[in-house]
Amino acid sequence: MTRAQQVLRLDAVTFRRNGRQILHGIDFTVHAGEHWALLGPNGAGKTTIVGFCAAQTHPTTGTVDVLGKRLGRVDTAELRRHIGHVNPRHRLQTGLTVTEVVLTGVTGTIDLPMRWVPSAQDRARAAALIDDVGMSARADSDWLTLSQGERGRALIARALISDPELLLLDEPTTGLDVAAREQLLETVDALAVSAPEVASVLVTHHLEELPETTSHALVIRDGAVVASGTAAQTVTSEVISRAFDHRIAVDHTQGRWSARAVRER
Ligand SMILES: Nc1ncnc2c1ncn2[C@@H]1O[C@H](COP(=O)(O)OP(=O)(O)OP(=O)(O)O)[C@@H](O)[C@H]1O
Repeated sequence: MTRAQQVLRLDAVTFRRNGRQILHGIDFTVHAGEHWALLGPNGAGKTTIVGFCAAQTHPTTGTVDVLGKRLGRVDTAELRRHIGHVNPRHRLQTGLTVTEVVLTGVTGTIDLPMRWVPSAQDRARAAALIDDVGMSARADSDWLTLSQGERGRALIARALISDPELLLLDEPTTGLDVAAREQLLETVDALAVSAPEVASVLVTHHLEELPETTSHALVIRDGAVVASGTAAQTVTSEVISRAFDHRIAVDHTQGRWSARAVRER
């Protein structure tokens, strides 16, 4: 068996901003086809770590290799074209249809660039991806008329249109009702089958929001790693209680995780 390709590697990464040490030596390696959860309480440093994975931020010390390229030595704009980033805080555009928003994934822009004309192949790929995420009926709808859950699914199609090797999902289910959340998680789980080589990193504070296909987790607290490894080793009562500084009982049933505080009765 060939060793899976390294998609992402953070080595002894620290980050300092405004005189404050935010990360204290993070090691994090992701291989092709792995599906990581990045877990930790508010302010732990999850978004900061995703900034490195997305080739948007540089570490203060330590090294970051994204898709085999060392940050600081490469054209990050070019690198970012190979990274799919699903950000629910994606700016809304008036006047764009769902198909057009998905096509902005080809150019990596918020708007459709002036004078850029998508190829027939781009259009066909957009239609296929919109279908994959169950949004064909809304392909021509104005983006602003979509529900939050529909936007989340369309943003996954947008992220996939550039055939990324790495998919970053930053709290993709935040603000969704239970049905929309489940639909979005199904969409994410389906990717493990339709795009098995793509590696993903999903940020959340809620274990209920982990897709069934989550294979690994990096659990952090106060800018340091609490645990890193397979989901079975890391998404445990012991690790999660330590990370959140509270006694939490973690359950894993039928592929899904849940958490509740342990109460003294
Ligand atoms: N530019 C900055 N200047 C100073 N402090 C910052 C800066 N960016 C982030 N921080 C601080 O770094 C810490 C980590 O922030 P980060 O957003 O990475 O955490 P998080 O785990 O994503 O939190 P949340 O779950 O609340 O989104 C926080 O305490 C935050 O206030």
